[in-house]
Amino acid sequence: MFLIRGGRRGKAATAKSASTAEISPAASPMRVVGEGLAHRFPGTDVLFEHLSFTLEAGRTVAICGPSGCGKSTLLSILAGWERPWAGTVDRGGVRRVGWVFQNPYGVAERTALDHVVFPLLAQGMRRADAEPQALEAMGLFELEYAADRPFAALSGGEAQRLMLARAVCAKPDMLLVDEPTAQLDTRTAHSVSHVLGNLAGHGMIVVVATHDRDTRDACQQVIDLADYAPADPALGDSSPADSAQGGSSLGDYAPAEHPTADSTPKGERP
Ligand SMILES: Nc1ncnc2c1ncn2[C@@H]1O[C@H](COP(=O)(O)OP(=O)(O)OP(=O)(O)O)[C@@H](O)[C@H]1O
Repeated sequence: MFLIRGGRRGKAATAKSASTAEISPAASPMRVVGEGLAHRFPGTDVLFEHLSFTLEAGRTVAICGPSGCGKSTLLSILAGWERPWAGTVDRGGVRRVGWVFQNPYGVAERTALDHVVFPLLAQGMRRADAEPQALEAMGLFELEYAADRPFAALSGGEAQRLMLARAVCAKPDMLLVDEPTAQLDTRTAHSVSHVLGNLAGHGMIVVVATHDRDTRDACQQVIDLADYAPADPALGDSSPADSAQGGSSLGDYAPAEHPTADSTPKGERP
């Protein structure tokens, strides 16, 4: 997969300098192909239907749509955690799937650096070799300054960026990210969106569920689940735009500000 090189402890890294870090690409191409996907949970309405797409290494993909339309559910289906109600997902060449959840979690008394270095140690690296890489990954998300802070002392936004840095160090083939900018201020959200948009360029498939227009715009491919909602018979036949391979609008459901993870009740559509 990729290797982030450089970066020294104590040296401030800007998002710009870190995002230009030298990274070596993956050896084999990967493709995730979804065909005719539809999903509903027992006793609930169909969330989306007739959804087909191809996700390729090197592209960051945004999954958009109103609250409750099934963005997180589609991430679960991509990960293989949830079986689709209809259709198939072929994860060709994808062995390792990473996931950054909406709500960050960590060990309260462990430092931020401990969290990011952990997946590198698990891969067999020595701490002395792993730390520079972990700090470089933290630099990608403008978090190097917090390396020595215990997890419990991090803000929600810092903890969320920490999870992103840790996921990068885990070197997954496919990285699934749920609402990465939900707890961030506008400037930091813009920076994180930019980094996520470029991350896939280093040999991963990156899939981001988001409400954020900036994040959507930073991605190379957009799947707008609003286009795959079941047709309302009262409105007649409306053919969905083929937005799974291109860009489409966030429409009226993009919030003006970055919402907190639980600002809109699950399942409630605006
Ligand atoms: N295990 C489950 N069983 C039953 N219903 C579920 C389950 N998981 C999710 N749902 C429902 O499915 C719908 C889609 O949920 P999901 O979390 O995928 O939406 P979302 O688009 O990610 O929403 P948000 O933008 O608010 O995070 C919601 O109505 C939710 O309550």
